[in-house]
Amino acid sequence: MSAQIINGKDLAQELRLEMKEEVVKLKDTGVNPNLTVILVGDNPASRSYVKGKEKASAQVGIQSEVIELSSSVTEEKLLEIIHKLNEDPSVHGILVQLPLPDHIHEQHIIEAISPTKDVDGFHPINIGRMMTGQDTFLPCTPFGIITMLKSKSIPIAGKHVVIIGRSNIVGKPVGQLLLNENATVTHCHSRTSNLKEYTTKADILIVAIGKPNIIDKEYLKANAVVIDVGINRLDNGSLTGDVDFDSAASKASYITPVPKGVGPMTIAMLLHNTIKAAKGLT
Ligand SMILES: NC(=O)C1=CN([C@@H]2O[C@H](COP(=O)(O)OP(=O)(O)OC[C@H]3O[C@@H](n4cnc5c(N)ncnc54)[C@H](OP(=O)(O)O)[C@@H]3O)[C@@H](O)[C@H]2O)C=CC1
Ligand SMILES: Nc1nc(=O)c2c([nH]1)NC[C@@H]1CN(c3ccc(C(=O)N[C@@H](CCC(=O)O)C(=O)O)cc3)C=[N+]21
Repeated sequence: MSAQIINGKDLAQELRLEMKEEVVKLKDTGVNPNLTVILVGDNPASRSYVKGKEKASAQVGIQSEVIELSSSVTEEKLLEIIHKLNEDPSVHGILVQLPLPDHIHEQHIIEAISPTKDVDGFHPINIGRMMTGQDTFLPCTPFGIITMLKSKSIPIAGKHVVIIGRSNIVGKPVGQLLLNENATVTHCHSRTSNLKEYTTKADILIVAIGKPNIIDKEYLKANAVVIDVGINRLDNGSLTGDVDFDSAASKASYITPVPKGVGPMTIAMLLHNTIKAAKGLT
């Protein structure tokens, strides 16, 4: 194995210690940062992420509330709850855990959250601000990825970044943020023909597909930086990424593991955005 591992768990821990001090100062000014998470239904993966968010919030002194709703809740009722939270001055950040049940329109829900409390950075106003390079809440996973690259002083400007995935929460925004950092960006997806033709030209390869271990060293240029966003739970209960770690690590210069990679950074960036919201900076 030749690659250096970028440990997101350790970096997230460092960031939480810094944020903890910031929260102490905020509390001295009478502001108690609050993150309210809405969890609809009882998807075990969602429940586990929400637990992770609660634990991390507690570590930095952010108050977190979880509103649990049955999977049969109506869209109307969910919108009503969001409107109340928008009006509540003690709530700084609102996160509705995705995915939602099929009878609820995800986009209606995302657009109902006040852009000033949208700590996921999913509201179209905040996406527009990100696209035009304005200060805003950056989507947590892309923001976490950029922070990991910067933590190792990995150059971005002028590099060719290839992203596999074009979802609204990961693939598209991470491409936009890297473009803002002056990378040359290529997006691949399920309709891309001859994927390897693109990935083997990548200086930085970001994989956000959701299929276990499908990207191995055959997809890489020598010494590429590999960021594995995938979170896949195997039948034996263990977690694995979209990248075959051992194979890719033998050829890459840097690689992120799963677990302990991008996941913990996503949560750290959520806390960062909550503090920003509590300061009233957007
Ligand atoms: N670490 C973290 O913090 C987070 C991790 N995740 C994880 O990241 C992964 C991706 O999540 P998300 O973006 O929401 O997923 P989506 O399912 O929304 O998107 C997956 C993307 O991968 C593309 N794709 C699927 N199969 C292939 C293939 N064989 N070859 C090339 N492209 C393919 C799809 O293409 P098309 O558009 O054509 O369908 C789509 O653009 C999941 O494992 C998820 O659990 C997600 C969020 C945060
Ligand atoms: N509105 C919304 N915002 C999100 O940010 C959001 C979402 N919905 N829906 C689901 C995805 C997924 N996601 C993860 C966050 C942390 C880990 C994480 O911390 N993972 C740990 C492992 C945790 C475990 O062991 O289960 C790790 O990779 O080391 C993973 C995945 C946020 N998402």
